[in-house]
Amino acid sequence: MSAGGLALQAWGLACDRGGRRLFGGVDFTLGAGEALWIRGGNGSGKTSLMRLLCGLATPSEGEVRWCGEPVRRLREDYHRELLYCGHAAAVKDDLTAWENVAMASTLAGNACDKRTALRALELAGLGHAAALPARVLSQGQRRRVALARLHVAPLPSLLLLDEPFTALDTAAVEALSERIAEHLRQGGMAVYTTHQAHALQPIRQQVLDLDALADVPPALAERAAEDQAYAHAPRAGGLGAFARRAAAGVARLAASAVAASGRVPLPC
Ligand SMILES: Nc1ncnc2c1ncn2[C@@H]1O[C@H](COP(=O)(O)OP(=O)(O)OP(=O)(O)O)[C@@H](O)[C@H]1O
Repeated sequence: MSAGGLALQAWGLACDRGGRRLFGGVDFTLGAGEALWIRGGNGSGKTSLMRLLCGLATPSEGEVRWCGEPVRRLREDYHRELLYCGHAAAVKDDLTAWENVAMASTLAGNACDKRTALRALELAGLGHAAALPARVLSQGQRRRVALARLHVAPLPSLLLLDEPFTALDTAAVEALSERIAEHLRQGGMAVYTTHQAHALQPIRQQVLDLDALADVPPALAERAAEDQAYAHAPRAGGLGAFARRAAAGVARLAASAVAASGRVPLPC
């Protein structure tokens, strides 16, 4: 695909949070009809990467481009091209399910009346609860309310879905997968995160594993493992300071090996 075609591109993206590098060197080009599955464990940076891709946060290094243009320059023009459904379902407790759908879609620039919102909720499997205030809905039902926006036409080209399958039952997962696949068949694009073993089938899909891109400075990796060793070394029963230091020394060697491999288990 040419640089000027319909494409979402990441160039050498890096993200630092809380004084440490979550990931670096994220490169991809997503074209029309393609999906990108961002996976990784808790805290690996999936939501942080989604916020970079939305243009809601600025990368420490690199750039996000839409149709060849940096998104920081496109701003609202880019936002009109995407639908972002965040990790925490942004559902207002005091509004009914249908009011939530209508408001979220309209605020995102896709005007939505009551009739359209009711239809969208029906397609999301929540027609029976359309008039209930969101505060009485279950987590899975709230998630369905948030995702009902996917049934309000016209959808923008790019879907950015953070943990869309969380709290959904099997039928809802299948329905959502089909909705995304339909969007891709029509030439749209989708980026979604999940740490669960789930993949959309059958579609053209790239996979980005953030666990494999974790970028931790070796010195930090050593310190973390050494601190852990001190914390877990026996403090009674005949083992004194010498034994604790010996245990930490073993941990330091292990940490060096981990740091050399570029991976370190981070505390949750
Ligand atoms: N504003 C911030 N300041 C400091 N640390 C942050 C900030 N935002 C995120 N983090 C840290 O960055 C790491 C990655 O967070 P993020 O939410 O992107 O991970 P995730 O992969 O989406 O996690 P999960 O699967 O648990 O939702 C976490 O350790 C988190 O505490």
